[in-house]
Amino acid sequence: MKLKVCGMRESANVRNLLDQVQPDWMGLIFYPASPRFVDDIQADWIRDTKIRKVGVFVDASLTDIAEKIQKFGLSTIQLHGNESVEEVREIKEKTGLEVFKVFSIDKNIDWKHLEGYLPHVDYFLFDTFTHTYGGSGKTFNWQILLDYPFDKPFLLSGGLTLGHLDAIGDMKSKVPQLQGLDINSKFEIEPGLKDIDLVSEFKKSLKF
Ligand SMILES: O=C(O)c1ccccc1N[C@@H]1O[C@H](COP(=O)(O)O)[C@@H](O)[C@H]1O
Repeated sequence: MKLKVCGMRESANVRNLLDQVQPDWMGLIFYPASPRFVDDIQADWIRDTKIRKVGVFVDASLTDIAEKIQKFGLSTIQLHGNESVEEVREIKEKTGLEVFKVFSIDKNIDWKHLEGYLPHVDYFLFDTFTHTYGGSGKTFNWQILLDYPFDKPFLLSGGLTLGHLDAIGDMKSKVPQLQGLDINSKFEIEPGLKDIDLVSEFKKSLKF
């Protein structure tokens, strides 16, 4: 199971994450309204870190995305808004980077709506619906994923904690396309500052 740790932005905190955890991806949030928003001032030292860096965007323009790719040395683009198939296609084609398209789940999901995105994304990412787009700290009804109809791998997010690991393992045994977990607000001392010991415990507990 792969691991993404999202909402990083403090230099010492990132260093500790890399030394103690080494997740598959580290997420940087470029949505200005987020309490985890990463400023351009942080670009210099973040760019030099040797980890796959995911830029999290909410309905951003290709120009904005391209600028952040250059400044921060991003490997991956996470589209966490209402981006259309055409917008995702263009972002994938013009950047050539790994793309996660997020779908925020309220009560249900229409799988047909995802079909058009399939050729243009590397992973889907399922999160809990919130009017602030992400970082809600709440889970959604994962039973919906039991009907997941595609081969495309996906990441699970939305309020994940250590207490969910048994249920996640169970889900993985039924839906093998579940290939990654995205952890965020439940591992924080304050927004944008992770409790690295807790993140490390989560990573060590990932036995599947
Ligand atoms: O964390 C945020 O502030 C945020 C804001 C806007 C879009 C995405 C955001 N974070 C993403 O939210 C999910 C779930 O986070 P949580 O575990 O519920 O706190 C995760 O994918 C983050 O990348």
